[in-house]
Amino acid sequence: MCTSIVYSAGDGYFGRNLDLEVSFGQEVVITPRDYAFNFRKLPTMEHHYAIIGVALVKDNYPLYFDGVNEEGVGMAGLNFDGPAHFFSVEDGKDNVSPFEFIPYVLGQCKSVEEAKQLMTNLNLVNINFSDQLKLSPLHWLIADRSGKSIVVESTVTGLHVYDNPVGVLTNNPEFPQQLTNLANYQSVSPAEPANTLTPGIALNNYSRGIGSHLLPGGMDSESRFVKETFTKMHAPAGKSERENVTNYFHTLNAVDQQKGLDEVAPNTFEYTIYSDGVNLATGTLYYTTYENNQINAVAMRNANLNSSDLVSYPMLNNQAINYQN
Ligand SMILES: C[C@H](CCC(=O)NCC(=O)O)[C@H]1CC[C@H]2[C@@H]3[C@H](O)C[C@@H]4C[C@H](O)CC[C@]4(C)[C@H]3CC[C@]12C
Repeated sequence: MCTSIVYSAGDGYFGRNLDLEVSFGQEVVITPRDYAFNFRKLPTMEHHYAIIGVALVKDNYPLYFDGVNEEGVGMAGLNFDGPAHFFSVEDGKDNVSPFEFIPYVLGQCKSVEEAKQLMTNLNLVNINFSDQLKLSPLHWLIADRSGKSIVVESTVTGLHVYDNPVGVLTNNPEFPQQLTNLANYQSVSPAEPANTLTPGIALNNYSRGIGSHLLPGGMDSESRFVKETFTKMHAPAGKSERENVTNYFHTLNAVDQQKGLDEVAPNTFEYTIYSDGVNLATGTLYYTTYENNQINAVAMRNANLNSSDLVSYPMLNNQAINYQN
């Protein structure tokens, strides 16, 4: 499972937890402005906005899991197994395969509003990247610097673009159901609750944090959606980049998956392989991995963005411990 957020403190941050049982060999990848994006059913995009994100590079093509462009638009693909449905190529439509969707949007949109416009004639088509890398059943979170975000889901009933008032996405069920489910938790609060259970009879508030007693804590996508929404909505805005990045990772850590807790096949466990967050104004990507809690950073603007060559940085996976004596 996965969780993706837009966090509106300071410059704004966008990223995700990638939760899975296998690693694909992904890296931090910068796609400069003159790398030619070839599309299967649309003309080549010779020039576009530069992108930084996490991707698997295959045959010199960046298969982005998530990314942010130099205009501060972010987009992440998350598992949507079951409801996801992709269509056959249709004449007169903008036929884009799911693996092309992140470059298609981030390559040319400056805002969520522009992304919405771009999608009015979109048909997400069932074309595999290759025989080895087949279609993935995904849905997407797209957000911009204003904090505005949308969710894109392609199901048997067609393409759906939903406004996302909470700026969080996990996995199933379909997004409108995830939002509806929040109503069940609206009394969850950082504050001590008012006792409406036993009017006139005082209850012993035996612990701090009783206002969040009903918050779900499971690994499932419905629980993570509620928990992350609560955590993010109450996360403080810091005064510095360091403070905001720290808060950002604490927010995502609230729903990270430790090894051993989510068994997806006998003795095989899904876990949070990496967490990342990109500053939407500077394009600096911060990340941690399961093995390495140290926050590492790659700055998009330190690369030559007027180039046609992809730049990749392997994720640093060795736990960096500060020994103090
Ligand atoms: C499976 C994960 C989503 C995480 C998740 O929700 N996982 C577990 C679960 O719930 O089952 C998705 C997110 C991005 C996806 C990748 C990207 O879309 C890029 C690429 C696209 C190709 O069509 C298939 C391989 C490949 C490399 C995809 C493999 C599956 C990935 C890695």
